Amino acid sequence: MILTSGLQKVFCAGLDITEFYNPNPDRLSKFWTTLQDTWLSLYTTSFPTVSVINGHSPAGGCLFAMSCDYRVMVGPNYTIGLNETKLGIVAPKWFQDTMVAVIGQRKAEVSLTTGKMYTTDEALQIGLIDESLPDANSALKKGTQFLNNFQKISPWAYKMTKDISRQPTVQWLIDNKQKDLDFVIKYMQSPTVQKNLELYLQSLKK
Ligand SMILES: CCCCC/C=C\C/C=C\C/C=C/C(=O)SCCNC(=O)CCNC(=O)[C@H](O)C(C)(C)COP(=O)(O)OP(=O)(O)OC[C@H]1O[C@@H](n2cnc3c(N)ncnc32)[C@H](O)[C@@H]1OP(=O)(O)O
Repeated sequence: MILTSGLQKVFCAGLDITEFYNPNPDRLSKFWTTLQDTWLSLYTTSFPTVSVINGHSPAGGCLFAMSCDYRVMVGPNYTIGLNETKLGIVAPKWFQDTMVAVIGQRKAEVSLTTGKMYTTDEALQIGLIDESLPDANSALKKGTQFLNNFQKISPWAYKMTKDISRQPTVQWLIDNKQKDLDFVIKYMQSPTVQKNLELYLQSLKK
């Protein structure tokens, strides 16, 4: 499966920040549970996945890209990263662990604490993406070539290998789903977080 965007310059703008601003707890609960379930499904697919990152990919966008098996990004003008600290919020543990699995503890810590958005070249350098291509068509071709590798791999061997590799992060969320949800609902009602989100949303307006 190839995960890509139909938009011109945005792969995924991340989670809808308006869902966190002045949240209705019931609605936020459904929103967050859907996100948890979507991520669990994507991170544990029984088939190979590639993200063809054909535009900017902040926060939740970066999470979805990182959750695929391989990342091909169109360069050089787009950016990717977990920028939550720039919003004055914290990337949840499973977001952070997904990044650690891709780029390693040290690089992830720097990336997460600074909320850095990496250009395509920078992302390639730190291993956040696997390949950089100049346009969307060649990126799609590269992504397809990667998937073709699996024609010669046993689906069972593929799935078992991926499960072993991703199990700790997946299991943590399965075991802590309700705790994670309760925390997010409480956290998003904090006046400090609300102020930070208000300022960030204002900064996005043109
Ligand atoms: C200890 C444990 C801690 C637990 C912590 C608990 C919770 C943490 C929870 C969540 C983690 C958060 C994850 C996220 O994904 S947050 C979202 C992060 N996304 C961003 O920062 C993206 C911001 N947007 C941009 O940078 C740009 O819009 C863009 C994607 C680069 C595209 O640029 P472009 O110029 O094409 O678009 P515009 O800027 O014109 O935007 C159009 C329009 O959309 C609004 N908008 C953009 N992104 C978002 C968004 N993610 N959510 C809501 N709204 C968005 C923007 O304001 C514009 O609105 P307008 O009304 O002016 O049209």
